[in-house]
Amino acid sequence: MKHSVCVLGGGSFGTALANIMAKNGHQVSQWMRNEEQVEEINLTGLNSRYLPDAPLHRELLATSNLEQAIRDSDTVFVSIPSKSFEQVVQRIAPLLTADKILISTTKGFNPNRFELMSDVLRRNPATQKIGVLSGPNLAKEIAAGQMTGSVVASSDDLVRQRVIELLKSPTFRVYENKDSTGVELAGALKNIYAIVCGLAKALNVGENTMSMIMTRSLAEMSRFAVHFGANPMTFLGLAGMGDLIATCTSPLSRNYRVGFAIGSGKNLEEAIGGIGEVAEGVNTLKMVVDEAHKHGLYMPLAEGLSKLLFENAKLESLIGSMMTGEQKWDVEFATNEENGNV
Ligand SMILES: NC(=O)c1ccc[n+]([C@@H]2O[C@H](COP(=O)([O-])OP(=O)(O)OC[C@H]3O[C@@H](n4cnc5c(N)ncnc54)[C@H](O)[C@@H]3O)[C@@H](O)[C@H]2O)c1
Ligand SMILES: O=P(O)(O)OC[C@H](O)CO
Repeated sequence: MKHSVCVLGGGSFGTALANIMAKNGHQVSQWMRNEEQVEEINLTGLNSRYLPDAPLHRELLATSNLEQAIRDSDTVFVSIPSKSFEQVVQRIAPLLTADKILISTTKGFNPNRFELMSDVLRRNPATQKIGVLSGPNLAKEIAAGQMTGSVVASSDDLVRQRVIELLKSPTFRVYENKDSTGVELAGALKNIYAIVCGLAKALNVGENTMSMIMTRSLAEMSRFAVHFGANPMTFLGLAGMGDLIATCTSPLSRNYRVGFAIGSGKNLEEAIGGIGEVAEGVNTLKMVVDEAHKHGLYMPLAEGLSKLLFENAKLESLIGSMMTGEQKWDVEFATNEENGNV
C-alpha cells in the first residue's frame, strides 16, 4: 500500500530516510526551514550541504510548508536534533490526529529536562501511535546504498509494521523490538562512548584498549538503561552493540570526530565547531552524568569524560576512571523486576 509520509528535518539522516521511502514508491515530503535547500532538492535532486554525493529520488518533495506536510501524511518521522525537537513537536501538535503515526529518529535527550524524544511525543495528546528508529545507521552509508540494519521499537504492532513497510528495501532491513526504552536509550547513550573512542584513536591506543573501552561502554550503557526500565537483551542487538560498533569505529560519526579532535589537542568548542552538524553526545553526557549521580549509578567512562570536557580535568583522570575504578565482574547480569530475563 502506498503511504503519505512526512520527514521533519533537512539534515543527513532525514534525507537518507526520505530517499529510501521515495524509492519504495511512497509519497514523501521532507520539511525543512531553509527555502534555498528546498529549492535545491526540488530542482537538482541534491541536498549538497548534508549528503552531497547522494542523488535523491525525483518523487522526494522538499517543502517549507509544515502545516500541509503534516496534514497530508499518515506517518511523520521526526529527524530534528534533540535541542530543537520539543519546539518542533509543539508546532505540529495542533495539526495531529489520532490516526497519525509519529516516529522519532533522534538519538539524544531533551536538554530542558531528563526525558527521551518518545516522551516528548507522548506528551502530545492527539496521537499515541509512537515509535522510535535506531541502530547502526550512518546516513552517508545508507545514502550510498550500503547494506544496513535498523530497529523499529514500539509497543504498538501497527506502528512497527508501518515502519517496516515504509523502509524495508534490498539495502535496508528493519528489525523489530517492543523495548522502546532500551532501543532509544541505546541510541542516545552510545554517542558518549563514540567520543571516548574517537579520543582514544587520536591517542593511537592499541586494539586491546579499543575493545576494552567498547565492551565496558556496553556494560555501562546497559547498567544505566536497565535502571530506567530497559531490557538488557536489547543491548546485545543492533540498537545496542551494533550501533556502538559503528559509531565507535567510524570517522563518519560526528561524535567520534568530536572525540578525535579533542584527542588531537582541540578544545571542546573548537571540536564541535569543526563538525558543522549535530553531535548529540555532548549534551547527552551532561544529562546522563547528572542522572547517574542522582541514582547512584556507577559510570566511570562517562564520569571521566565529563570531568575531562567540562571540568578541565587531565586525561589521566579518564584513564584512571577506566583502569583503577571499582572491582567489577566481567559480565554483570543486570536485571530489573519488569525485564529480569537474563
Ligand atoms: N546522521 C546520521 O548518520 C544519523 C543516523 C541516525 C540518527 N541520527 C540522529 O538524527 C538526528 C538528526 O540528525 P542529522 O544527522 O539529520 O542532523 P544534521 O545536523 O545533519 O541536520 C539537522 C537538521 O535539523 C534542522 N533543524 C535544527 N533545528 C531545527 C529547528 N528548530 N526547526 C527546523 N529544523 C531544524 C537543521 O536545519 C538540519 O537540517 C540526531 O539526533 C542524530 O543523532 C543521525
Ligand atoms: O554521526 P553520529 O555520531 O551522530 O552517529 C550517527 C548514527 O547515530 C550512527 O548510527
